Amino acid sequence: MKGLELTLAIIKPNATKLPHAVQGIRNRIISSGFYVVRTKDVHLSMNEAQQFYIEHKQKFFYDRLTSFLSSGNIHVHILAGTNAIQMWRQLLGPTKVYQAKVENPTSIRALYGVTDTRNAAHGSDSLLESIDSAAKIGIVCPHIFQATIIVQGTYNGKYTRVII
Ligand SMILES: Nc1ncnc2c1ncn2[C@@H]1O[C@H](COP(=O)(O)OP(=O)(O)OP(=O)(O)O)[C@@H](O)[C@H]1O
Repeated sequence: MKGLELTLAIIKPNATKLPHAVQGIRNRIISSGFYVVRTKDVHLSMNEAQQFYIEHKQKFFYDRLTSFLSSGNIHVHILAGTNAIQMWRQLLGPTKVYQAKVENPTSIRALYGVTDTRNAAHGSDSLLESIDSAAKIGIVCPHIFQATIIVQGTYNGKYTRVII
């Protein structure tokens, strides 16, 4: 069996303000078979948001993006699953909301995104990026994230998988 992978999924401020969006995104996480390893609600400062998206520092939308990310609560989830990084990004849909609506109308960004910046949710594009981002947000220390253990097996006839 292929091992589980971890990713960082963040519901952004435009979506956390809307209970139906939060519920809809949570339902997609559960129905897609992800294990939710850890969850934290955070309100990032402007400085923390700038660090989070530091790779985009030179982009024209950097100020808009970091102001937005620090404008309200975000819900941060560490998800585990087979091909979790790719699976979650697939559920998100394209970065740009108009493109998401055309190419993947049932995706999270198509349903709950508002603009190219306020596009409802984030997904890491690599394990290293998710570890780095998780540490920046303070959801977990890097060494704990790397030491996550998956235990699986059958006990008393019942198949169980646990993430420690
Ligand atoms: N052209 C744009 N105009 C405004 N905001 C943008 C634009 N392109 C990207 N963004 C914002 O910057 C974020 C990071 O962009 P990136 O290119 O890394 O896309 P992504 O990997 O799909 O997004 P994320 O990192 O949030 O999962 C996007 O999620 C979006 O909020």
